Amino acid sequence: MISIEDYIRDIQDFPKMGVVFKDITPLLANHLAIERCLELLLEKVGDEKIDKVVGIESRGFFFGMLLAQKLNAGFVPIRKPGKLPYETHKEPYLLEYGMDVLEMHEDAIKKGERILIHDDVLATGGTARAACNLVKKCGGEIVQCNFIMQIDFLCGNEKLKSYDVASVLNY
Ligand SMILES: O=P(O)(O)OC[C@H]1O[C@H](OP(=O)(O)OP(=O)(O)O)[C@H](O)[C@@H]1O
Ligand SMILES: Nc1ncnc2[nH]cnc12
Repeated sequence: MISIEDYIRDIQDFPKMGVVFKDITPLLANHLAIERCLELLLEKVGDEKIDKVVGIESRGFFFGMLLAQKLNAGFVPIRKPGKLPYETHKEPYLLEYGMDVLEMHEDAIKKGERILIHDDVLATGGTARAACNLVKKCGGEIVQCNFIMQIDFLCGNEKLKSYDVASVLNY
């Protein structure tokens, strides 16, 4: 059986000095690792009915789409500023290595829809919290925030206290 940890590599001092970057490109390059990672993410979701998977640009798009397809759900992209063509809701947020804004189309989610938020990494939680706020602006019900990995010492969980948080790997 494949261990997906073997397909995630540490890159020291990227994108800034002092940051150990968790690189998933080896995982994306191996079809068995993709299959195993998807299976583990789906186990975290369990039997929950999901209407839409929300994936966060850019690394949340890869498995976000695969999850949506397996869960018979739609996919909604959350993007960096100025990329979405229609009217958007906007949320500023702080990153482990900077500050940015996230956007989601205003009509992407209908009130009461059951939402799975997905990203590759939960670090400080700023990105995921901004994503939750965008979903709430549309009246979506957040069923789970689901990650390939969480970096425990950055305490992202603290920013997502009111949600179910599930990660396949903990570092
Ligand atoms: O929990 P946080 O501290 O908010 O950090 C987690 C976010 O950081 C990374 O994205 P990044 O902004 O580097 O963008 P990318 O996916 O486009 O590379 C990662 O993919 C998460 O989205
Ligand atoms: N250390 C890290 N590795 C990969 N993505 C990240 N996003 C925030 N911190 C990260």
